[in-house]
Amino acid sequence: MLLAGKTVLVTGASAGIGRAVAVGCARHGADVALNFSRDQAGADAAVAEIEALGRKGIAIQGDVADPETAKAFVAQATAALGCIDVFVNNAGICPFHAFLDMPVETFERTMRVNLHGAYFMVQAAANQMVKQGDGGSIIAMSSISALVGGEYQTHYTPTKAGLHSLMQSVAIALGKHNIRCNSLFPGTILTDINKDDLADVEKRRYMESRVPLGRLGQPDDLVGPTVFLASDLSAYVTGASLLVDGGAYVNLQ
Ligand SMILES: NC(=O)C1=CN([C@@H]2O[C@H](COP(=O)(O)OP(=O)(O)OC[C@H]3O[C@@H](n4cnc5c(N)ncnc54)[C@H](OP(=O)(O)O)[C@@H]3O)[C@@H](O)[C@H]2O)C=CC1
Ligand SMILES: C[C@H](O)[C@@H]1OC(=O)[C@H](O)[C@@H]1O
Repeated sequence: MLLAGKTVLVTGASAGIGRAVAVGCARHGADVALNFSRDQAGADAAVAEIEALGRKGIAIQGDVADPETAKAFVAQATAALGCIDVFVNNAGICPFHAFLDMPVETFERTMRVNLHGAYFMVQAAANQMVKQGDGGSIIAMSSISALVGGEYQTHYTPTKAGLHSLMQSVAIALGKHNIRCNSLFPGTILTDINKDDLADVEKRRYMESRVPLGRLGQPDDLVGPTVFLASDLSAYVTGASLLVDGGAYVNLQ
């Protein structure tokens, strides 16, 4: 039980990677608070899975694009679970769209959810960890897209590079408090975020063909890397990033 006795907060945990990570952390012994914005049924189902594992779980609604959500989530989660040991910034959107006619609202919403939201969430979690005085681990669900571009992701990839940069800077700012800050870089993971994009069979086959391990990722593929960064196994790891992409990034030819 690598996370026994720890409390973990996960944003965007009603579906996909966030939900898998929330339940996975509970499987490794943690109590978990999860944030979601719209999918109450998904959030409730995740809490039920966490409770079935014998751990405490709580779902707290809030749009991360609103900076006020951050303080409220951290305060309510701390009141319910007692403290925060691990914070996973996962909530994100990727509304695929071409560059030349990108609607201002799509650009701004993507920035607000993925990057502004992360900034204020990480700040609120860090303040609580500093107050507790016992260190902590902050993990950002960045992306392989922090390193490479996407034709229909010109609004999205900068948020993922920004998240990684945020982790590097807060690793420096929070090191004196023994709060470690790291990024995960998932490749293409099969979730609702890319369901429409990958409904194009040709595109899906092409994406699969780029992965040396021969398959696209599943949300559960992020559990082990998250548990590692959350646990004391990574006590001397901060400011780092870990690709979880089946080898896609290094596959030039
Ligand atoms: N899938 C992939 O290939 C990859 C994903 N990632 C990143 O992983 C993270 C999770 O993505 P994934 O699981 O695929 O996506 P999903 O669409 O499956 O899940 C997204 C989650 O984020 C929540 N969410 C969305 N907007 C908000 C908001 N404004 N406030 C709070 N919660 C919100 C959703 O909850 P609700 O519906 O309740 O709003 C949902 O729980 C994202 O940051 C994404 O960029 C990175 C690399 C690859
Ligand atoms: C949503 C995409 O499938 C996914 O998002 C990422 O961050 C990856 O780079 C993939 O493009």
